[in-house]
Amino acid sequence: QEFRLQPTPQKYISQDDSISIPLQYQLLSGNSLSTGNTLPLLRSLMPGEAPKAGFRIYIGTQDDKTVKNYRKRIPQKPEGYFLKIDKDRIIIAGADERGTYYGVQTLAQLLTLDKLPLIEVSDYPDVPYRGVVEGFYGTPWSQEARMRQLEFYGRNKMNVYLYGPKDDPYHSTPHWRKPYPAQEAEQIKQLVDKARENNVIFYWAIHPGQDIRWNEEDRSLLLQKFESMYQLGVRGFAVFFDDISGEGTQASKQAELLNYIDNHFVQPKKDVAPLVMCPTEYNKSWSNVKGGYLTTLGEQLNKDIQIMWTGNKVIATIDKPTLEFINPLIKRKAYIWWNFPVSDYVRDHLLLGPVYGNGLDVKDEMSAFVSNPMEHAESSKISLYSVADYTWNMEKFDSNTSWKHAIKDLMPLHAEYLETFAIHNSDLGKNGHGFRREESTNIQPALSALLKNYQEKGEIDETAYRQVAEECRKIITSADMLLASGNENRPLINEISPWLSQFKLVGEYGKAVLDMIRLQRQEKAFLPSHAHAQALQTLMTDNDARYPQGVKSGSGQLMPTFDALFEASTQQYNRQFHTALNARAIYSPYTLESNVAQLAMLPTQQKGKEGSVAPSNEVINWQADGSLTLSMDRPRVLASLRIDLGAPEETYAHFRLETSLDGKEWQHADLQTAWKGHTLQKVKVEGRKVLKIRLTNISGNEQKVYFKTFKLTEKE
Ligand SMILES: CC(=O)N[C@H]1CNC[C@@H](O)[C@@H](O)[C@@H]1O
Repeated sequence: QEFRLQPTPQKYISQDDSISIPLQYQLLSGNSLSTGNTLPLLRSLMPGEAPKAGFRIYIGTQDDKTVKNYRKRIPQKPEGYFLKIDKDRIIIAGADERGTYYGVQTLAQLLTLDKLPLIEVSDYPDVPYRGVVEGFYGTPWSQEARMRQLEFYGRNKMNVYLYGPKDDPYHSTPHWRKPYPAQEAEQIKQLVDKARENNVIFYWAIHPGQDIRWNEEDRSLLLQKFESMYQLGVRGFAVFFDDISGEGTQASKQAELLNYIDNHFVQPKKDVAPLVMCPTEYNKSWSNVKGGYLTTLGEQLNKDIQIMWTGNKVIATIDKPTLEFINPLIKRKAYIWWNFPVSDYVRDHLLLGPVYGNGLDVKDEMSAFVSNPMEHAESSKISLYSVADYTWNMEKFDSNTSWKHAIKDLMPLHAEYLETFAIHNSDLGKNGHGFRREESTNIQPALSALLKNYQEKGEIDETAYRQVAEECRKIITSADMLLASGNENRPLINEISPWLSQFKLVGEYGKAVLDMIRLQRQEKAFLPSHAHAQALQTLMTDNDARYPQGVKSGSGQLMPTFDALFEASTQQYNRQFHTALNARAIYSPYTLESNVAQLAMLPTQQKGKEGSVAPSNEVINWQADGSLTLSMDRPRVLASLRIDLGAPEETYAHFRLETSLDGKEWQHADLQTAWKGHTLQKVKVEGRKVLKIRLTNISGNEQKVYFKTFKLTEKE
């Protein structure tokens, strides 16, 4: 019988034979398992324990008598295990308790088959720490979502989860110094228990850097907070110094604090996992090696403190050169914080494609590989499943195979439909980090053949046409099948339904555009298809506008191709029949130009009368005289403009705001009109007609600011 084990084991031999699942068995278990959750898991999987049964299960770690005859078969690696299924017995022998637990998780997968294959598995993980850092901006995961995540990590042999949602006020500014209120504390306690049940180390992270004072008071407040988390059962601690500016960014102070925590809290507790920290310079594109920040940490931080790293850029895949750069600087193996499938900088997109691009030759160069996921917990599991696969057995990792299994694991009964949805919802679109993913790879050749032939020769490539038409049918069907999939995976459908509605419209739009190019020479018949295509464009724009984060689907290949075919066929029709039908697909009337590196690639968005530049999560290093210019497609009258640099009021004095009607003459606009906290409410541009708006740093020095809001509203 066909089966695949997840993650792919290091080594297994399967005989061509199997046994029926034993209904009764005698359990011989080692003392080392008397606590912990390995035996409860086994008993939940095989309830037929009976002292006199003929069939036996021997389970234990290598020090236990029950498995002493198999000691030599156990891989001598942390979390390694040996699993053997024989005619009259099963042996599960672990190098340590978690290894034994993983042996039972592998057995669990085999127990889903009709019969138990006779098999020998010798297995262990490549990367010591494997899992997830909930470290994104946006809506933190719910308690239920986290509980489901922890079970998922246990099943997929991920052993670490770092709790660090940027928008939890007790994790970060303003309340990191305060203990959680009772209800939140109870929830954390439940998560810690659930993590232990699934053999996951639960790390609680603190994000104090934006307002920490390097004094005795803040240090003891931080330790008291850690102690309160320890009382809730937390046994893993992290300190994140990412995305901050000011005093908190000093490496020597950070190192001093971390070492103090290590020496006075982590080490004395004896039952706490190694301390983890996220540096302020957490990627190569920002690091200034000569400035000494990273080398200071490398030299001063206690050796067992783990240092996180996102790679050559904020969002980047991890390869050998990445690690050859950072490891020598920090004098230890980097603890990789992989910023995928996090989508807090492209919240209108879902990132459901394969996990690819990381090196398969780096398993010995990192101490950990944890994924920063989307705020959509269930949807993130497509990537997390493959991250588990990649980090457990790197050399054997195959991104496409793993992706297909991830989808089957999420929705076995609707896998083909979810796969159709996922393959067309994987690219990020234009974004501030310039990180892109492949999309619609299955139909991309047909799309480009169809478009090329039509644009260059006005002809229809019939094979491509048929393939694209078939894909549009699959898109429409998949959207309906998933929306109507009932309770197979209700949490997943709840997350993705805005995108499913959009996806269906994309499929309908594709069909309407295919009609247009088919009917392009028929003066009457073309019109209804053109009208329908425009109606669908409007519906997609309305659907996008309905959600604060926006909703984009098929933005990488499908929509650009369908829009191009819409425009080309309408232009062709207008020429042939001397008409003036609208030949512009929906587009954003705003374009952004900037010489500030971290702003230059930010996408613009339009929602009705609002135009905005997408926000950035990170601190912007805005060089002296650096500027950002938002241009319109034609002069427009403004009702208001909101700018939020997440900085104190005096910072705005370093910036000049101007507007122009022609890009040559510029009028000053007063930045100080209205003020609320750190957000500038309104800039006095009421009624002003503009073609361009420009914001310039005129202070003569670099300014470190956030870029939270840049939003204009047009007059009705
Ligand atoms: C270390 C890191 O990447 N921190 C931030 C900033 N960079 C990526 C963002 O998308 C965030 O999700 C993330 O929390």
